[in-house]
Amino acid sequence: MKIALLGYGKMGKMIEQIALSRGHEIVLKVDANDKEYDIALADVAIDFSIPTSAFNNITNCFKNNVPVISGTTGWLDQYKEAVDICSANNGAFIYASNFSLGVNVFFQLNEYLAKLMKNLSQYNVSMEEIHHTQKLDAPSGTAITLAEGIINNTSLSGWKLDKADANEVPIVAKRIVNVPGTHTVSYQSEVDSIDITHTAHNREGFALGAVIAAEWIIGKHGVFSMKDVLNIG
Ligand SMILES: NC(=O)C1=CN([C@@H]2O[C@H](COP(=O)(O)OP(=O)(O)OC[C@H]3O[C@@H](n4cnc5c(N)ncnc54)[C@H](O)[C@@H]3O)[C@@H](O)[C@H]2O)C=CC1
Ligand SMILES: O=C(O)C1=N[C@H](C(=O)O)C[C@H](O)C1
Repeated sequence: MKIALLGYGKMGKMIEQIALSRGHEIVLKVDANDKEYDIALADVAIDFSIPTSAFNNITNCFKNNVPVISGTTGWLDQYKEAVDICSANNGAFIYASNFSLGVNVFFQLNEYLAKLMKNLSQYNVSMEEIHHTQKLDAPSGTAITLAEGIINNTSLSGWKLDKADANEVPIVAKRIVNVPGTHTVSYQSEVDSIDITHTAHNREGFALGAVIAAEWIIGKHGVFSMKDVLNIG
């Protein structure tokens, strides 16, 4: 399949490697200064760019009938608008805050644990995410998805960075050189703690998941998630 890479940074380069190893062709590499390009050359686009460019990159694909996979985080205030434009153009779209198989299993585990803890008022939930120092957004998209998984399965009503109210999930975001992505959800009581952690050792898992999603979406129309692609949960 002919792939357009929208964003040719750390993830774009890793996706290129994985895509070539699976027999695909990269027909476009679009980065910050590339304003004029013909997205219609591609069978599918994979967007790992920056928060301020994702919406335009993605909706340009819908308008040109190119299915699009996006892993860019930090732009989700415009997600609903993107979905509406996708539907209006009969397009195909998958956004995931995290494309790795391990994190998608971890998302399910997090929801299951939240259900178990729902009525145990002696425990307080909190979250920590650690990423490399170049990351533009905080908290991470993955942390937001985890917080939503807790909120949807408990009586908590929101999340906040650092100091949260009693009815919110507090998230601490740490930035440490070269960390690909570590997420921990903790439940603490006076007598014990329950912690679940996902640790990415490198970026390969994210990239492989994105390429698998791109392979899966060809020929489909609609808005999907990694749950559809991986058939879990
Ligand atoms: N969903 C997932 O599984 C994952 C998501 N991410 C997210 O993906 C995004 C990219 O991550 P990295 O590759 O690590 O960042 P990066 O900073 O290495 O690469 C981003 C690239 O986008 C380029 N760019 C800037 N404006 C652009 C535009 N208008 N069109 C196309 N490209 C443009 C930049 O020049 C840069 O090369 C971030 O939002 C990050 O949070 C990262 C890893 C996994
Ligand atoms: O910026 C990153 O690097 C990552 N971003 C994603 C996020 O915000 O959750 C996914 C992964 O953790 C790496």
